[in-house]
Amino acid sequence: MPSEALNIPVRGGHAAQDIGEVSNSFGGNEVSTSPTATFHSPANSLGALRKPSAKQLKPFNTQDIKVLLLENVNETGQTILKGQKYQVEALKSSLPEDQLIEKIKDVHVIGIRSKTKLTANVLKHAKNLIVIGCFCIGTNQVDLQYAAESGIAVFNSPFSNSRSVAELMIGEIICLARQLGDRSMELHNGTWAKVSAGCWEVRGKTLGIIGYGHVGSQLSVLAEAMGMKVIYYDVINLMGLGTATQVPKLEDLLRQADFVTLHVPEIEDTKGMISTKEFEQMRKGAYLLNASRGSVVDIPALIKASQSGKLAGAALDVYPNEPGGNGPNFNAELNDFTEELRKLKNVLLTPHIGGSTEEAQSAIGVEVAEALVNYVNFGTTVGAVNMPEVSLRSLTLEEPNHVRVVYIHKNVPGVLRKVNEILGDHNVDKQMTDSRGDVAYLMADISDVNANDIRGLYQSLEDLGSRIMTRVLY
Ligand SMILES: NC(=O)c1ccc[n+]([C@@H]2O[C@H](COP(=O)([O-])OP(=O)(O)OC[C@H]3O[C@@H](n4cnc5c(N)ncnc54)[C@H](O)[C@@H]3O)[C@@H](O)[C@H]2O)c1
Ligand SMILES: O=C(O)[C@H](O)COP(=O)(O)O
Repeated sequence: MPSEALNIPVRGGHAAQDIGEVSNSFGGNEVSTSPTATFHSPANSLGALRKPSAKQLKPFNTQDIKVLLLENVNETGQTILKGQKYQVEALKSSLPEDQLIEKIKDVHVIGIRSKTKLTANVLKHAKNLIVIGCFCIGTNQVDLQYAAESGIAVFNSPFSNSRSVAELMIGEIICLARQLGDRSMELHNGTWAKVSAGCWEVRGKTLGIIGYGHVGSQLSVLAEAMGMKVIYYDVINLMGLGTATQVPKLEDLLRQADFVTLHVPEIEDTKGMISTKEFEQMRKGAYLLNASRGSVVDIPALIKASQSGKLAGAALDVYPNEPGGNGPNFNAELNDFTEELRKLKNVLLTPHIGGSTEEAQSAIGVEVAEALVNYVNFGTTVGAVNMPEVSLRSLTLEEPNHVRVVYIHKNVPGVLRKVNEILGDHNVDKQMTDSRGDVAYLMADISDVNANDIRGLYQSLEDLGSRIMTRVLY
C-alpha cells in the first residue's frame, strides 16, 4: 500500500487516521496473561488479544485513541490499554454529569464501573465515542439502547466478581446470625456485651436466593457446604446445584426462608421488588441481604420491618444513591433515610464492595480491556451486551492489501444489497452480519484495496441512509 497520509473519519466529526502511520507493532503480549491465573475468567470465544502472527488492524495511529477511565479501573486494565499506545486518562472516582459531558466529548473509549451514569443525555455529547467498557457486571448505568442506536458497543465482565460477592454473602450470613456487627461496634466503644439471645448457628437454616444466576448459584454451593438448606426463585427455570430447589413464586421463598438474599439485575421488574408486602410475607426473625442494586429493596419499608422486630437483621451493600467517590458522604443528602438506617440494630452496611477484591478487580481489568482492544483494533463484538456478536478470523501479514469494513446500520430491508454493491468492486474474502433489535452489524474483509480506494469506499457507505457508523480498519 502507498504510504501517503489518508484521513478517514470514524464517526461524525472525527478525522485522525493516517494510513501511513498504521502501526503493526502490537506489543504487550504479556497483557493477555492474568496476574492470578486461578481467578482469571475463562476466555470467551473472543479469547485474549489476537496472536502476534495475526495482522494487527488499526485504523489509527493508536496514539490518537483517547481513553477515559473512571472509578479506579484496575492497573491490569490500564496496562493493556497503555500497551496499545492509546492516550489513557485514569481517574479514581466517577464524575458529575456536567464534568462527564465535557470529558466525554473527546474520547473514543470510556471505561466505567457501577457509578457513572451514561444516559442518553450524556452520550449525545460523545461525538467520537465508539465503545464503552463497564469494568463490572452491571450495565444498568448505561443507556444500552441509545448506545446501540448510536453505534457505540458496550462490554462488561459477566462473572469475574461473582465469587467475591458470594463469599461476602456467606460472611454476612454468619455475621447477622451472630450479631457480629453490633458486638464489634460495642466493644470498639468499650462495652462488653456477652449475649447468646437471638444468636444462631446457620447449619440447618434455610437460605432463599432471589435470582439464581452467576452470583446466586455460587452462593448456593457455598451455603450448602455450611449445612444450609437452599431454595431459590428465578424468572427462568434453572437446574439447582446440589440439593437446592427452585420455588415457583417469590412468596413461597419469602414464607420459607430464614435468610433472603437478592441477586437480580436492576430492570423494571426488579425495582422495589422487596417492599412492605414482601416484608410482611417473610418469617418473623428472618434476615434480608441485598448486594444487587439499591433500587431493588424499598429501604424505608426495610427500616420499618427492622424497627418492628419483623426482621432480625439485614445486610445492605447497595443503595438507591451512592457517592461518586470515597469520603464522609453517606448522609441524608444522599438518601433521606440514611440517618434512620444507620441507627438500626444488627444491620450491616457496606459501601458497595461485593465485587471489590484484588482477584476480581484484576481479572475484570484484563477481561474488559482486552474486549475494548479487540473492538477498537479489529471490530470484534463478541461479548458485547448491546450489539450483535460478530467476529471474523484475523487477516494475516500475507494479506497486505486487505481492509476490514465495519458497518453498523439500521436493521431495515435492502441494506445488505446496497452495501455489497459498494463492496462489489473489490473481492469480498469473508463477511459476517447479524442484527439485534433495530441495529445490525456487518463486518467484511475485502482484498485488492488500494489506499486511494479507502476514502471512496468509506464515503459511499457513509452516504447510505441506513448508516449508523462506518469504520475501515487496515
Ligand atoms: N454488590 C456488588 O458489588 C455486585 C457485584 C456483582 C453483581 N452485582 C449485582 O448483582 C446482580 C446479579 O449478578 P449476577 O452476575 O448473578 O447476574 P446474572 O445475570 O448472572 O443473574 C441474575 C439472575 O436474576 C434472574 N432474574 C431476573 N429478573 C428476575 C426477577 N424479577 N425475579 C427473579 N429473578 C430474576 C435472572 O433470570 C438471572 O438468573 C447484577 O446485575 C449486579 O447488579 C453486585
Ligand atoms: O456490577 C457490578 O459488578 C458490581 O455492582 C460492582 O460494581 P463496582 O465495580 O462499581 O464495584
